[in-house]
Amino acid sequence: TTIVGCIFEDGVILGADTRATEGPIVADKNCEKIHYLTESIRCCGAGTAADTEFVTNLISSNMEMHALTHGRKPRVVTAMTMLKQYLFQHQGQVGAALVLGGVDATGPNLFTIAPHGSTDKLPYVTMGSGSLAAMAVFESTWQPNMSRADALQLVKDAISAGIFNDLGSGSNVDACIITATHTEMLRNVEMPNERVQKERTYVFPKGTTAWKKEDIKKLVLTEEITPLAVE
Ligand SMILES: C#CCCCC(=O)N[C@@H](Cc1ccccc1)C(=O)N[C@@H](CC(C)C)B(O)O
Repeated sequence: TTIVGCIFEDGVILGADTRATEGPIVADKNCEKIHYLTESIRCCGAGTAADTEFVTNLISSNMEMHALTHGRKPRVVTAMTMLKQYLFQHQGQVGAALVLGGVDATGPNLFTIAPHGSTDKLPYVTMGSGSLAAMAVFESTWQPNMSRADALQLVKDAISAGIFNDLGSGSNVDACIITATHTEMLRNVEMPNERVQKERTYVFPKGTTAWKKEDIKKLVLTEEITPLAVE
């Protein structure tokens, strides 16, 4: 997985690739890694798919209850605290590496949360097996107060770096733009790996492979059929 987040002039942009793997096998070529926590708070997940899905669902539910209980709009730092305490409690056994971002009353917020429960608050972050490829792009290009267009292109480039250089990442780019007034989920904002028409039609005429011999076993039922044991 390659997942990223960065702060720009109007808020936060999150990005993710769409590959799920099981060892050398691509289990899902277009899975969703940007999860809903609240309308203005989203969370990218890397690591064990089941754990990222479950832990984000759980905290999303708890955030809704918390906001209703306190009669306040949700804060990113609240979700961060809920996530880190849950993950620390489970001593790293819940394999969820998260990029948490959103806009709340305090402004734009961006955090990483590691499976063991450590957190970092930063203006731009990357996580997952493709995080080094993505961070190389961020370190070379990110600036404070980037425009929406420039920040979105940077996120696309950072995720693409993971897609094309990390075998644990691949397929498409998803992005999510969060501002004070609006959250825009851009599913498959870039599809750089679409399957194209093959150059050849792989139809071979009969006889291409020589037919050496035929040996069909006839199934012969023996006369005495053993009676079923009847108690
Ligand atoms: C079935 C199936 C697909 C889910 C298996 C599954 O969790 N794959 C993991 C890798 C992994 C982890 C731990 C045990 C085995 C396999 C995976 O692809 N993680 C990506 C993110 C998730 C959200 C898709 B990424 O971090 O590479």
